[in-house]
Amino acid sequence: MKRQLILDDGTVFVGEGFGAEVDALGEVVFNTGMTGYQEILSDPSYCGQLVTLTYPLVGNYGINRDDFESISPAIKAFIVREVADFASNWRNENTLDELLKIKGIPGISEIDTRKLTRIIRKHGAMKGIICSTEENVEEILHKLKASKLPRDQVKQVSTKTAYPSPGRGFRVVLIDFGMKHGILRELNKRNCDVIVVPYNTTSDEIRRLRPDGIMLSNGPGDPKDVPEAIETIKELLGEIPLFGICLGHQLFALACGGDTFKMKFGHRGSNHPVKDLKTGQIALTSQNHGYAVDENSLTNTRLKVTHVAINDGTNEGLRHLDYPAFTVQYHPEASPGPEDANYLFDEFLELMKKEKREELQHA
Ligand SMILES: NC(=O)CC[C@H](N)C(=O)O
Repeated sequence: MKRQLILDDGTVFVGEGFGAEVDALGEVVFNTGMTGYQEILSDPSYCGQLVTLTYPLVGNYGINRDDFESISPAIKAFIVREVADFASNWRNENTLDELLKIKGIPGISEIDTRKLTRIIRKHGAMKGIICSTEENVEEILHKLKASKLPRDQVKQVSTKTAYPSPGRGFRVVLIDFGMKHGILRELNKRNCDVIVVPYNTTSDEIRRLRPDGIMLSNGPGDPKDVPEAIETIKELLGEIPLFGICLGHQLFALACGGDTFKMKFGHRGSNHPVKDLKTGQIALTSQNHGYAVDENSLTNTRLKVTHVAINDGTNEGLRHLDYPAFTVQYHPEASPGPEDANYLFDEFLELMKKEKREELQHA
């Protein structure tokens, strides 16, 4: 069945539909990873987005039980060059097409994804729509131009109620802004006693859980759309050790008086080089973000820049100069991508240990 992708600038791509046969409207973004389509499509940070993959063959190792980053993918659509109809891997349980059908997500293949990516790189991430070729392009374009992208994505993907993921180690309250399971996996691996809470949990509710540390998760959309979380971070800062990832990093910067901005086309892929300014070491990192912390806004804050992106010099990490708190823009939990930055979870544990020791000494 023929389907078309229409971009805000009027470009039309005609391709073959797969997955669910429904229309999709959202922001079109590209990911440059060569593998990891299952993790990408189930990463809640892509909520509402139409994601294109620059790697040409997608679906060749199928979909397995273990690699989901959320139970219900929030991605709006998948745009690919070629979708493999035969999946070959011992872990394979469904084809990509089957999964998208089950989850009600449309896909479009036979698209020149390199051309599409070049358009986005040149003009920036833009709105797009996937619909039947029977639809009138002018009418669809009119509808697309008049449409507004949602601003409540965090509310859509965050858990509605708190739940535990028990362990016998440090008690970590994980604020779920659209958490990837990889973060929970890394904390569980370190025996943390995790309580996952909704994005709008108040600081008093969090205090009542008596955490040793707070983890701010990744999540979709503009960090400025979640003012209640910025307030909560402000209120807890300095009281409880804190570690933040991606959206968590951006919210932390805003809570500390910094600012964020929307990037032209963002960073989405599995091999983004990041420099650790303390050690000079470069880590290859997994990334998925369209906003970034504005380093110029940090002058009058108590934040220190710890990491920068090698490709474009944007901010990738922060540490508070007075309080036990640090955050990164990239994904140390990988999923998908390299695990170079995984040690940051150990640093979070060290931070909680140090704070606990100091607390006992002063008791
Ligand atoms: N992965 C994330 O947490 C993304 C953060 C934010 N939504 C952005 O696009 O920049």
